[in-house]
Amino acid sequence: MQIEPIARVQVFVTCPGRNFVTLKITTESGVTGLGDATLNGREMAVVAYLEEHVAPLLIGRDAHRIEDTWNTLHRGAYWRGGPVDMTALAAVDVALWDIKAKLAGLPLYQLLGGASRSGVTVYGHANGETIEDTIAEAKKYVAMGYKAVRLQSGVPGMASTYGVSKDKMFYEPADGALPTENTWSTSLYLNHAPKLFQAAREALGWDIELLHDVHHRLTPIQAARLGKALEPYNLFWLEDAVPADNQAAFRIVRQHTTTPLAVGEVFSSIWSCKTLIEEGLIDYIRATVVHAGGITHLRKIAALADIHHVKTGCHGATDLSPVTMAAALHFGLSVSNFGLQEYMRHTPETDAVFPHAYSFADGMMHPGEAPGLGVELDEGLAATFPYKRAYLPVNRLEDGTAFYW
Ligand SMILES: O=C(O)[C@@H](O)[C@@H](O)[C@H](O)[C@H](O)CO
Ligand SMILES: [Mg+2]
Repeated sequence: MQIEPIARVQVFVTCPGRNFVTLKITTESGVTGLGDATLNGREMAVVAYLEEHVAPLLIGRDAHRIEDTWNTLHRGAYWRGGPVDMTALAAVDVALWDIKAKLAGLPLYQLLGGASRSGVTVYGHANGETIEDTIAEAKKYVAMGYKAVRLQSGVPGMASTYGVSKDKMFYEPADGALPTENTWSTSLYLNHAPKLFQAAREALGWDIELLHDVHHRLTPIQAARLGKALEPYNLFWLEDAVPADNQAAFRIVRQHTTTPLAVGEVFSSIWSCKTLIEEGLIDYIRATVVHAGGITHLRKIAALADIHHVKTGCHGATDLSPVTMAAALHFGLSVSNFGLQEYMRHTPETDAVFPHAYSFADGMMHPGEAPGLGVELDEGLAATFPYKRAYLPVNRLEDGTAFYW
């Protein structure tokens, strides 16, 4: 039996416009693998976890034994699960898949069963201060060939709205050395959101798929009302309508609306979505490689989802590095129940630090044919962008109550 012992485990933190944590595993024969370990706003917790508690357990292990390494790290921790643990585990898992595919001389998707489709359909983000601005941004995506666009617009009377930023193309919410404070009004938002989609359908027509992200801001009955109000505009999905810590909350939303529901970018394991999937309470599961235990665990979530008619819809914001983007594309190209992949373009600085084989054309992405993930880390360039502490915003209701961001 061929053995590929792990010789070295390194963690790199770089900030080419935003922070990324990258794990690099090197085997005794010199093969390297990369894994993304970025947890937006809590990056250094994962760095410490990897360096102090995971790396010592990897040295000398056979890099080929991905499933066994996953189970050993997960079950062996005793305190298992949660975003820090599962992000660290994901980084190890993806780096090992990268190594295995490089050793096989194949792009990773070939080891995951081969291509199930010609490409991975993606959606972009159109955001604007007003409905008109948002529609103008959406038209730019249509012109670039996108088949699906997420629309977020500022709400009159509210100083800021989730998803709306000055930099339209490279949206970056983690913008403060201390958290920025936003104010939220559910009633202003609920009155405004349907107007956005009515105007969007009039201006963009019906051939483009439209999506919307509520970012965990509604109660179940409010989400039900919004889902019903949006039904005439035929959304591809309504995302994160309510905080999903209580999976049963989705029963109320589901009973009231046929607007398709997506959830799960903050989920770290199958246990966060087991009820949602088994009861058919959602249509798309947004768990993704980096925060849900890597390719090994995400495949198990996707397999459960498949038998319940739930499709994948992996998170792909800019705080997920090009290493995750590549992993998501290999996964999306091969998985049987692929739905849609989010793609927020990285800045040119980020693309330069992480040269990659994946590409975009005609609204679809492809991971490329390079062996492994097809992403490298330019360590020299990465070192020129030192870590900068950055927090996601926090949210308060108009009366000052601390709320979900
Ligand atoms: O759907 C999305 O992409 C968002 O919800 C993210 O932009 C999210 O706010 C960030 O990933 C938080 O780190
Ligand atoms: Mg989201």
